[in-house]
Amino acid sequence: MRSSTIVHEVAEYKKRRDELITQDRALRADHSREPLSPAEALAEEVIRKLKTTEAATLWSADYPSIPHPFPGMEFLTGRSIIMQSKLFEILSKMPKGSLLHGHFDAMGQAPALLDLALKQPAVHVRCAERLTASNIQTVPPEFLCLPEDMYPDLAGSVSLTDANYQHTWISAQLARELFDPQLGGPGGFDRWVLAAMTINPSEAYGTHNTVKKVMLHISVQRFRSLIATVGFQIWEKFASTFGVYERIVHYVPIFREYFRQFLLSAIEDGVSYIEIRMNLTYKVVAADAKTELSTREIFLILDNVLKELTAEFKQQGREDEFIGAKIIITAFRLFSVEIIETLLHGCIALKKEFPHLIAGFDLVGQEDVLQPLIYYAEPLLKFRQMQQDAGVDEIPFLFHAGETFTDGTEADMNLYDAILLGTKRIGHAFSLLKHPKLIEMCKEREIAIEVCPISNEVLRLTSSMHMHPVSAFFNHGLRVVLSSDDPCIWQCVGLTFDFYQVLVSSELTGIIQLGEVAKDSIKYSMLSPDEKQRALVAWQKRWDKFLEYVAGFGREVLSAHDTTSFT
Ligand SMILES: O=c1[nH]cnc2c1ncn2[C@@H]1O[C@H](CO)[C@@H](O)[C@H]1O
Repeated sequence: MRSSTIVHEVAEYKKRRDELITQDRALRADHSREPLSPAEALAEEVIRKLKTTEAATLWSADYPSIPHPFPGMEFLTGRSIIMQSKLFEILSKMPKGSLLHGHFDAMGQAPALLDLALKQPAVHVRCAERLTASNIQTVPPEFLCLPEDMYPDLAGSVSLTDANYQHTWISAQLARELFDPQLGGPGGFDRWVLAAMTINPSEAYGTHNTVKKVMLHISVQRFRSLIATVGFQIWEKFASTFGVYERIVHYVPIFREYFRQFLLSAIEDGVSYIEIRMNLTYKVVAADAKTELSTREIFLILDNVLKELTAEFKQQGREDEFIGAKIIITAFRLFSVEIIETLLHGCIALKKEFPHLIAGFDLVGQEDVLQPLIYYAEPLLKFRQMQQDAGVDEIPFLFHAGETFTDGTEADMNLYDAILLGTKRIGHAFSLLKHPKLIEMCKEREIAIEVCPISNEVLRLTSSMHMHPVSAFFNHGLRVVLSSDDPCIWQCVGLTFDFYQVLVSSELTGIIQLGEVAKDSIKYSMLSPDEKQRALVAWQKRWDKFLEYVAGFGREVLSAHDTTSFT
């Protein structure tokens, strides 16, 4: 028989244990908010139940091509399982708030972009040598929009797969038609191009599965010079996809439609506001494939597409679904200090003309090998004064920083500079968890972290979502928004996949935490206070509807005894 003393002691112990757990979780957004409404509590329960059920069914089944599946596994391998998930289907209906971290050229969907390209007679293609079964995996397509007077003579066009082919341009439409049936015919052409636009699982998790192979043995300087010539690491493949996009997207008839399409696909996924990163050195050619647009002309197109879309949504009574989009001006981390200063002036000029469109300024490119923020300290420190002299409203910094799995390197140290330079949010901040003081500062200054879970995993900062710092960020009470970075390259649409990976790889995270993330994505956006208010009210309405939808589905989930019924 147990003595009453030990029974009492265990009860006391459990009480202290509960208190400790509560204290430890107190900083999480799903704990520090007001108490859950009955509808929220029900939705939380339903989603948790479904998550557990699917972990035991969908993720425990045998798949011939996926040896050891688990929730939160490598995205590119697990995608086909995710697509069968009921939880995923439910998440796709969730209002996500804002998409705050995406790069213009890689925000669409690769097949849709290829379709757009194939509709344009100006789009031409060539490759270094005749394509054969043995080289099709390694010889990439090169695209160019040619003006009409330079179209190659149709009769003389030689197929990319023809024995006589020699690095000559051929219209993309014709190249597709003439593609050797032995290599798959037109479908084979599509697969060849799509492979160059995207990263596949064997590249990410096999051939290119490394971030820093060379850096371990040679100096950073040598690595920087080598990086241009060696093609073994994941960023090499990643950067090569941008080479394909820029030749297709930067052509006005495609550019306009592409922009519209990716906005619509994000909206359809429940995103109501978008901040898009776009290089200031962006080059676009007009329909004649000759005339280069000025930056101002490019922004007029962006503005025009946004105005049209806003009017369409208004006309359809769907204003709540689309609040708008803004551009974060970016510059490449390889430019000289002088060029960055010139680009900062260019950014101010754009802010003057398109005050409603310009959200902020950032630097892009692989932090592990390119210039650190400190290298640009001088122009960046002058930027505030430059804005005041020009009489424009503040253009905040929204820096990428700490997109690295290292510590103490320039990439990691970018976090100190981003914060000291007054960044309003940090892109990625993957290495932030290593810096207690910086975590504290981000909390005090309400610097939100733009976490891009799938991007970080595909670019090999972590091998699965379980070792991604996002759960720790939540537990520290950091403000986190989730984003997709370059969804075209990992072939996802909108934010649902990123939300899913975060949800299923943490026991603590539920739908309420994701709801708080969505709300924070509006709160920490660069919308004006009025716009934010409107966006938050619209989000809340949609959230309430979403909770009803989950509840409707929930009766089925909660009453189910047979856990296999959700596969
Ligand atoms: O996650 C990222 N970190 C840093 N740079 C990036 C990331 N994704 C895309 N780009 C960079 O942005 C430019 C296109 O606007 C490309 O140069 C690409 O390398």
